[in-house]
Amino acid sequence: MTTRAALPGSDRVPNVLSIAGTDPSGGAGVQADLKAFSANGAYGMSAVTALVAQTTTGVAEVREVPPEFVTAQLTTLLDDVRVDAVKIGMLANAEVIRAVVAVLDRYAPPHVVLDPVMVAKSGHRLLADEAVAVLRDELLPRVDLITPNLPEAADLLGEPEITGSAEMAAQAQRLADLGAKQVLLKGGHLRAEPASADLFRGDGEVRWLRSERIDTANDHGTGCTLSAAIAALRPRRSDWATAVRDGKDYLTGALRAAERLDVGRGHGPVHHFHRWW
Ligand SMILES: Nc1ncnc2c1ncn2[C@@H]1O[C@H](COP(=O)(O)OP(=O)(O)O)[C@@H](O)[C@H]1O
Ligand SMILES: Cc1ncc(COP(=O)(O)O)c(N)n1
Repeated sequence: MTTRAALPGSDRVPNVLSIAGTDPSGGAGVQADLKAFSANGAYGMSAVTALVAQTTTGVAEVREVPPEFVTAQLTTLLDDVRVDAVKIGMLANAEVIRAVVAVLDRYAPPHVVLDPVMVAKSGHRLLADEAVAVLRDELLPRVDLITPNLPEAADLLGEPEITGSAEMAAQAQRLADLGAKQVLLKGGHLRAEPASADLFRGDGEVRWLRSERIDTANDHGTGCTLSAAIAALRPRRSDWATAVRDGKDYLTGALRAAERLDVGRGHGPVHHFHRWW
């Protein structure tokens, strides 16, 4: 086993792991994560939690991977490869969450980002209802950054969904009170607001990340892309605030570049373009 650390400024390529479900149409889940890792200069790896028959028009069917096989994928990988950052997406159920928690406890990988995926844009549940409490109580305190959208934040807190950006700072504080070390609260669901603004709450700081709202139907996998880009960038950035800002810029560019795609008839994917990281 190697002990070399991935330092900011080093030209060694970071090894970044996605723990997530699949999307055969390539817009969300593991497929999106691997593209975002590559595009942001990381070496991408993945462990699959669920096989999802989905496309731009929605989710048809889900086959959950047995938790012991999620463990097998992760321990086999982590016994061989040094991992510099982890992005966690769809976890499907409480048993898979507990399998991932046990692996995090055993290997203590650095820079863990949790996108608490609960419901697909099409409305299909990707996390069992009863697993939300397990995610909140057992996984959330163990990760470095959580990136909920507004419905997910409301579910984690057991409160109604907020309807304006003025309430986002107080809600991010309540998520921090649950044990989240850093929070990126995504405001994409506030369609009435002119800009697409997310709130970052780090160690003693709160900052807004604003971007123009792009007029596009290609918003499938935006959350996956953002959290994966942040995980890919974090080993090369000196702090979370910088990685989050650069990840958001990457997503905005990928949303803009989506106008050149022609993929499916529903909510299309974003376009991952390689850039100088
Ligand atoms: N039309 C858009 N233009 C610019 N940014 C967007 C647009 N739609 C979503 N985003 C950004 O994409 C990210 C994820 O969006 P959001 O819808 O909040 O989460 P999720 O994809 O997890 O449901 C956020 O950073 C949000 O601000
Ligand atoms: C495997 C997987 N993970 C996450 C999402 C959420 O993405 P979106 O909210 O854009 O549907 C998804 N549809 N599928």
